[in-house]
Amino acid sequence: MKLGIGLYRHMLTRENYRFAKQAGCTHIIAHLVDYFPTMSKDGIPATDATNNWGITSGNMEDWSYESLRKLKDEINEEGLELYAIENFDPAHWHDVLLNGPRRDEQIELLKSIIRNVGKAGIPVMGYNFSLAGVWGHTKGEFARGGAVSVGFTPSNANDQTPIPQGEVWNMTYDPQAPEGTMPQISEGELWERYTYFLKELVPVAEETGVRLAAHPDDPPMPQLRGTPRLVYQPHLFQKMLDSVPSHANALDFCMGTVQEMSEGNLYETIDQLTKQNKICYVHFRNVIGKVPEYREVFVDEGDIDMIKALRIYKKNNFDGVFIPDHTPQISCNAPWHAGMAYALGYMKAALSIVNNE
Ligand SMILES: O=C(O)[C@@H](O)[C@@H](O)[C@H](O)[C@H](O)CO
Repeated sequence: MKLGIGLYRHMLTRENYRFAKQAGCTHIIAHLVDYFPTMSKDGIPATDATNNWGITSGNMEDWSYESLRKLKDEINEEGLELYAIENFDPAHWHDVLLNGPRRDEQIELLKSIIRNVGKAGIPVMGYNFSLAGVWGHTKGEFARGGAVSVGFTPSNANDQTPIPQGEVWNMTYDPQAPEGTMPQISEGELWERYTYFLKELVPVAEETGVRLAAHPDDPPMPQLRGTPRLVYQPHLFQKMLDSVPSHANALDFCMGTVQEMSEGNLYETIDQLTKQNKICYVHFRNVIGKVPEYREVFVDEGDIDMIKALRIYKKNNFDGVFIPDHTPQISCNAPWHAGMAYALGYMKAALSIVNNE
C-alpha cells in the first residue's frame, strides 16, 4: 500500500514534488486538464448553473509522448513515481460522452493518448464518464474549526438547470456553441455510450499495459441537471467492471463518494473490489452525511472509520496508491498545502500502524 498525492495541472512543479516527497509520498497522480486554476489558493470551486470548471483549452501538447515522458522524468528526478494521469480533457472526448458527430474521431484520439501514456511508462489512466461531471458543490466552513471545504445540499440536488450546448463534464468545450441545452437521454443510453467507450479503449489499454481507472459519480446522484449518472450506488461498480471484463478495466475508488451514496456499505464494497484486484488507486477522503446533504471533512473526523477501511485493503493485499484527493483548507498562508500535509501525515501513520499489525 503506497502513499501519494494528486496535483492539479497548475501545481505540477518541482516545488510541489518536493512538498510531496517531504510529506512522505512516493507516488504522484497528475491532472493535465486545466480546471480550477485557482485551486492552490481557493480550493475546489463552488459550481452552480452559471459557474463551472471553466473553458477547457484542449491543449494536445500536454498529451504527447514527449510531454508525458518529460513530466515522468521530472517527477522521477525528485525521487517520486508518476502513477497515473487523472481525467481526460472534455475537449478531447465530448462527443464520446455525448454520442456526437465526432465520436469516432475522438475515440481514436483517446486511443492515441492511452498509447502515449503507456509508452511513457505511466501505469494508470483515471477518468470519470459523466455528462454533468463533478458539479453542484458549495464551499463553506464545513470542517473542524471552521476549515473551508466543500459540501452538497438538497438545493444543489434539486437544481435541474439544464446543461447548455457546448458544455459537458462541468466544463465549457465550445464557448461559441449555439443556444440550446443538452438533449435528455435515459440511463440505458448512457450505459450504451459507456460500453462503447470501454469496448474501444480496453483493448488498447491491454496492449500498452495501461489500466483504465473509473471514478464514480461525484456527487453520487442518480440524476444531476437533468442528466443520468452511471455509478451512484456501490452495486453499480460491478456492472461497470462486467461491461468489459479485463484487468485493464479498473477503478479510481473514491471512498468519500462511496460513503456519500444513499445505499450500500463502504467496507463491504472495498472488500468486494479488492478481492477482485479491481482498484488501481484510492481517493482516501472522509465525509459527514450522504446525498442529498453531506460535507467533506478532515480525514479523521468523518463517518468513515479509516483504520477499519485500511485493514480491509491490507487483508486483501491491495498494493495500489492512496491519495487525499481533496481536503479541507487549513486557515493559514498556505491552506491547500497545510490541509494536504495534515491528511498525508495521518495517512502515513495509519498505513504504518496497519502494515505492522
Ligand atoms: O480533483 C479533485 O479534487 C476532485 O474533483 C476529483 O476527485 C474528481 O472527482 C475526479 O478527478 C473525477 O475523476
